[in-house]
Parts: sequence; C-alpha cells; structure tokens
Amino acid sequence: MSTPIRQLLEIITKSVDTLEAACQSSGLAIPNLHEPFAPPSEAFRTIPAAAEAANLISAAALQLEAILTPPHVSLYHIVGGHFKSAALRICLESNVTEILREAGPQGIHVKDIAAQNQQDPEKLARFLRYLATHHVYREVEPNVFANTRISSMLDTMKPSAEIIADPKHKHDNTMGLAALACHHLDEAFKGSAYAWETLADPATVSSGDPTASPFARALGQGEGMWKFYERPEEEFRRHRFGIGMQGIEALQPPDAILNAYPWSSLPAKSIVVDVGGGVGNSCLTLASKFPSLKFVVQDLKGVIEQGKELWNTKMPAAIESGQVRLEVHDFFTPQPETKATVFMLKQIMHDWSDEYCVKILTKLWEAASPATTLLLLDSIMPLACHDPSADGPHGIPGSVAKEAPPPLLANYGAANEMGYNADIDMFLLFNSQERTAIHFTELLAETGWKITAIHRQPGDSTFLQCIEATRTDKKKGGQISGRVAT
Ligand SMILES: C[S@@+](CC[C@H](N)C(=O)[O-])C[C@H]1O[C@@H](n2cnc3c(N)ncnc32)[C@H](O)[C@@H]1O
Repeated sequence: MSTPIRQLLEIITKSVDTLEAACQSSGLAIPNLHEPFAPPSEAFRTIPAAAEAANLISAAALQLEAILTPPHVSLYHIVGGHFKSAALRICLESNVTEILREAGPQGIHVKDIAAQNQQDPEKLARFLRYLATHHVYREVEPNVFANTRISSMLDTMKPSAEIIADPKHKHDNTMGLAALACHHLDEAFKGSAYAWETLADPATVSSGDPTASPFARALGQGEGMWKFYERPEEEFRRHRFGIGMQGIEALQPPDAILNAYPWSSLPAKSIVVDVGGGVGNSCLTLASKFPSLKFVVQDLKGVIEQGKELWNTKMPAAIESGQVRLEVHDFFTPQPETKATVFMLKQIMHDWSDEYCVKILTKLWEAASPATTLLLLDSIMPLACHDPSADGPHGIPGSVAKEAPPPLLANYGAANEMGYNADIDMFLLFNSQERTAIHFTELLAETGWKITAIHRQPGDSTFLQCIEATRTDKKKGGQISGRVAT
C-alpha cells in the first residue's frame, strides 16, 4: 500500500504526462510564471483533459504541502492571510504593477519604483519581497522586482504616470479585475476584521439582516453596503464596485446562460420571467437565440430605467414586438406574472440570507402553477468530503459535482477555492451566502418547491449552476436545517 505522499506524487506524474501531451498535440503552451498573463497562456484550459490535469496537479501539490510543511507554518499561511492582503493592497493602490510592466522582465530597483509612486523604498521592498515569496512579483536580483503572471492580473494597462496623477479614474475603462481586487481589499477586508465581533454579539449572531453584516459594523455604521454606497461621499467606492462587477461578468463564458438550461425544450410562446434580472443581460442573449420564447425582465425602478436604454440601443425590435417586456417589480411583494412558464433567478439567492430567500420563493410559489418551472442560477458549494448522496440510485440528477480521486479532497481543495472565497465575501458584505445542494434542497422544500435536476456548466464544479425545481402542493414549514447539513 503506497503512502499518501506517493499517491499524490503518482497523481502529479500522470497528470503532467496528460497535460504535456495535450499541449503538445494542440500546439498550446504551458504558462510561464515569469511572463504576464495573456489569454493564450490560459488557452490550454479549453481542452477538458488538460484543464482537469492542471487542477489535479495543483490540488495534489497543495495537499503535499499541507502534509510536509511544519504545521505552524501551514497555520500561519492562514493566520497571515490579512498580512498578505495588506501587502497586496499597498502595492495595488500604489500602482506597482503598472510601474513594473513599464520596466519589463529585467525588473526595476525599488528606489526607482518609490521615486515614481512616492512610497518609502525600505517599506515597499519588504511588501514586495513578502509577495514575491508567494510568486506574486519576483525579486530578480537584490531589491530589483518584476511582475509575474499573478501580479500582472492587477494591471489596468494604463500608463503609470496617468493613474498616479489621477487615482480617482484609475479603473475607468479597464477590464475590472484590479477594481474588484481593490474593492475586496478595502470593503471586504475591513469587514473581515469585525467578523468575530459580529458573531460574538447576541444581537447579530443569528440575524439574517444585511444590516447585521460585518461590513455594516466595520464601515457602514449600521448600514448595509447598498445603503452605504448611496452616500454622496462614497461615489468612488460605488463606481469602483460597478467596474469590478463588470470585470466578473467579463470572466464568465458568454454562453453560460445558454448552457444553463435546455432552453430549446420549452414550447413556443413560453413565458420566461427573469426575476431580479438587472438590465436584462441574460434575456438579451436568450431572446436573440430563441425568438419563439417570450421574456419579462423584472427589477427595481432605477435598474429597469437603465434596462430600457440598453434594450432601445441593442434590441429595440424585441420590445416593439412584445417579445420582451421590462417590468418594475420588488420581489418581496406579490408576483404579478401568474402565467409564467419559467421563473428564473440568476445570482439572486446568494445576495440574501435564508429568511429573505424564503420570502422571495414564497411570493413565486403563490404566483406559480404546477406546470411552472423555477430556475435558480447560482453557485453550488461542494462539500469538502465525499458526498454520500452520489452513491445512491435515487439522488437528484447533477446534484453532486465531479469529485477528485482520493487521497485528494473531494472538492479539489484550495485549487477550487474561488467559490468558497465568494461565500465568505457574501457573509462579510451582505450577511448572505452561497449554498450547498443540500441547503438548496431544504430551502426549496421549505417554500413549496422540489428540485428535479441540477444542470451543471461543462467543466465547472461550482460557478453558475442551474437548479431546476417544480411547485409542490404543500409548503413544508419549520426550520431549514440545510445550514448545518446532515
Ligand atoms: C446580483 S444582481 C443580479 C442581476 C441579474 N440577475 C444578473 O444575473 O445579471 C441582483 C439584482 O437584484 C436586484 N434587486 C435587489 N433587490 C431587489 C428587489 N427587492 N426586487 C427586485 N430586484 C431586486 C438588483 O437591482 C440587481 O439587479
């Protein structure tokens, strides 16, 4: 019987063979850590076998590290999470990545970085060296630093002189990832410092209210994040958040909404109601691909006004013909569409705690018929252990994500961390959450819905999965135990 470290090594060896063979036969390169990110450096991930091999290698390497590194050092990778966040925030806000990009791969001395961004060179060198220890930046020679593919993700691609002179507009017309990182290293970072205080307070420990979030305690002076952003003095943060959200959207595959559900199986004239549909981005894609279906986009007044402008520019014919309707509707009030074939809620559930989701889902249940389909498009968090519901013959199709082979963690461990980051972020900012399939099952049963299938995006175990449910006769009532899933 081989030891766990041998088993992990075998996974790595086999996966490296697979990855190299896939890259060789397709003419695609394995990324170079020292080169800036560019879309071609990630192209190998479009080959499913190569993407899976890369995931397995990362998961196994991280697990080997957990076994072999002294435990206090591993512990301090986590304890020191906010040390790294602080160092990264300093480099990000002081535009180090842009200065390094202009210097090129040979790097630039920290004194010359400091001369440009007005930071203290001695301190900056320490932050850069700390981050270089984690492959974010590279110390090419003593006190000379360069970008890596990781730090290059923070690049606004603007001239450093421009953003140093005009920091307020740094993120305008950018891809949005730097804006998103700035937001996380500011609003979420500050909230995280008060997470325990929030849960140690009997007034907020079990509350599902957005005003009981760590953010509200840390920065909002009792106000949730949306209210906080309405303050005139918070215009910069609000604007930056919007750019960051566009950045996330740009990372999503454009056909994610098309892959989410077998839309072509819906009969002609079916009515799809996009509840909390924003300006209607999903329906823009669906309406042009499926002209025989009808769509209603519902959201709050201001968003629907914005949506009208968008549709009048992008697809006015759909509005004129009545194929698409934009409707002001607050989803906590009675649902006016009682003839819906489909109620679709994309990235709505994760904005709200269970007590609010129960209210939203109940309003839909009241307006639905037994023929109505409910679609929840959200992330589904895998368990960190094997999911035993995969073993039985009667499970919900698609409810269990692809699991990694033992001795790896079933969820691919920290190689698959992004979804869990999002879950903690939702807690810190909104007192809401991402959910496991078990939790969704409970939440829906509580409100009179039954999951019939989970449609998973190809090759992705957490992001934007689609839960399909039908209306049942009875609401279950009682506590949702999915929070502490058994
Ligand atoms: C995370 S966005 C998702 C938007 C859209 N479904 C998408 O995936 O692009 C959440 C949306 O919920 C909307 N929203 C928030 N509270 C609402 C309410 N009470 N009634 C209707 N919509 C609401 C917001 O305006 C926003 O457009």
